[in-house]
Amino acid sequence: MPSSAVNALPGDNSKPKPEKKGSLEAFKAVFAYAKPHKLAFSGVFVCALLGISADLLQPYLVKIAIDDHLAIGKKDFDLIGIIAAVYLGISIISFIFTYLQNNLLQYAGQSIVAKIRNDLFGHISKLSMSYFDKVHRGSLVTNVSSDTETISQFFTQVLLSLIRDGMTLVLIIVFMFQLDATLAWYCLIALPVIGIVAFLFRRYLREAYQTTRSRLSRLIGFIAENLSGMGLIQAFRQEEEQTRRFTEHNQSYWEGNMREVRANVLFNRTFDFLGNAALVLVVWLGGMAVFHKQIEVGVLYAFTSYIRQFFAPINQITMQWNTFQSTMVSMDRIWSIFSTRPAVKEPAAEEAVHLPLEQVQGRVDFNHISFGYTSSQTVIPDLDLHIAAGEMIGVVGTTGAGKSTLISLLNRFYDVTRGSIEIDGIDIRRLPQSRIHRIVGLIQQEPYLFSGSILDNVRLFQKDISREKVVEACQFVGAHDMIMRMPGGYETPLTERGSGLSAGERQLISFARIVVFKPKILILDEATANLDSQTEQLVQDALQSVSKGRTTIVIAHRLSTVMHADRIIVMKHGRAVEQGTHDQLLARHGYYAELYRHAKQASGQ
Ligand SMILES: Nc1ncnc2c1ncn2[C@@H]1O[C@H](COP(=O)(O)OP(=O)(O)OP(=O)(O)O)[C@@H](O)[C@H]1O
Repeated sequence: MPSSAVNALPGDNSKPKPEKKGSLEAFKAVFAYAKPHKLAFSGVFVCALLGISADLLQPYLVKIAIDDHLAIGKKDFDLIGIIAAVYLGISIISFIFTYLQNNLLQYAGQSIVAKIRNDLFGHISKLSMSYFDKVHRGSLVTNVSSDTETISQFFTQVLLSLIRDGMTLVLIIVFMFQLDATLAWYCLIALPVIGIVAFLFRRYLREAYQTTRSRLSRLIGFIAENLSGMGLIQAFRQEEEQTRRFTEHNQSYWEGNMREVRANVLFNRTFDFLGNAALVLVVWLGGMAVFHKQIEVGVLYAFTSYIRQFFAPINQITMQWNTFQSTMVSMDRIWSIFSTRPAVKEPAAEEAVHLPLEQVQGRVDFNHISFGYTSSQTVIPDLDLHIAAGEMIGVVGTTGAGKSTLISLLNRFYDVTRGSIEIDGIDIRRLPQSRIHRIVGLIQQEPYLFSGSILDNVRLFQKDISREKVVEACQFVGAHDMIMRMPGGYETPLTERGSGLSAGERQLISFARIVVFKPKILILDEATANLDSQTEQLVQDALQSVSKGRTTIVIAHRLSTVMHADRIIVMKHGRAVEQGTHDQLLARHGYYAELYRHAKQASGQ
């Protein structure tokens, strides 16, 4: 199969989908995650109400101290002392409830997002290969990591702001009207101005935010691609070119970030300015009113405090509106993943066949199948191939002949477009996928090893498989001595993708897996292609042992690997053009004989 292009940029699934209905559905779906935390959110609401009330009572207390005592020269030291003590008391109350409110909200928000992240990862790992062909992995990394983080901001910032700042605003207005209705009305004149400013900035900020997100997504994708293809990049001396391209992405992300920061700063400062302008208005109008003895000086003090506090929540709410918009973008993207159903579907309950593993014989029939990865390109036009239980089949053919595709179809990574594939006469579409993967064991050119111990890599983290069984399997494939030479033996931790081992050693470990899990059908897709001839011999010996009693399909470019197969299938343009034993095929002087001659010439024999 072609490996993904090292240099490709992430696909555009990072782009926002402004579809209204989808957004609403996404919102509802994400909100459903909040339901189990109703109690926590109610707690947040109560704490916020108490905290804010305590905050807003403070200027009112000072007003009482000024107007009822200081301004009229009343020397009641005890009462002033009491007011000071109450002030301190409500500061402590405000501190406690704000602390509780923040912790509760963070707890609920982080729990929701952890659950979404878990579900998302679980969902992605169940999607079919055709999905991964279309969607760029870098973008998926962004979806699982930073989009979920943005959703977390919704619960911990947006919701908090709506509750806390919304309530603050309402209470401030109530307090202001309580103090002086005329002055309060003058302050409210500021509201339409704020609305217009917020509206003008909003669109610009949203666009700036989306651009930055898309660029970040591309940057992450580029890094992910480069890391997975680092060997190739170095082998082809592409480091400088890749660094240049990275710099371009990085620069573009930096520019996007700067634009966003500039817009944010301008927006915040404009709000500060508006706040100060309103303060000037209050001082001027309120000062006049004090001179004309229409209001008391303490009221003016309280008003100047409230007007300062009045702008902060409005600013917060409008700022959170932008976060809310970006959350919607993230929700849309995550929802579009959640709403993607696997192209390869599990059989319906009434159609499913539960074939017990011990009853599997291993017969495989490809009944006139056809398949294409896209509707416009047919990779396998019509293939009719029947493999007897226990038979060893070699599949050869030039690059792009469709050999790996055949294997992907047998594993049901994709569904055939016509015909059927059967195992022991049962259409694989009627077998649960987990069952197919227990029946069919796949060993690829580059075996996938997980970060974990050798023991866990062989038994695939199934703790019910005993260590003895693993050791036995490793002895069987000839990997035991190699493992025992390692510092930690079977407990030696493997780094990601098993990079601490040689290609042959990695392959032997994947062979041991086969012995442990005993799949009835064994597929080797270029399993020995990366090995030197000595290691290949070792692996071939292991293969001889492992393939006994199993249907084995070996795909190889090197004809020597399949020469001893019971039958060799020669593929060309998705068709089986010849089949027979090595000797029979040579005797035909056809395509296989030609491939054999080329191979011999190439190896100089
Ligand atoms: N995931 C995919 N999406 C689209 N086209 C694909 C995909 N995988 C393979 N193809 C195309 O299908 C055709 C058959 O590919 P396949 O990998 O099966 O060939 P192959 O015989 O295994 O080749 P090789 O020996 O080089 O591995 C090729 O034209 C290839 O480009």
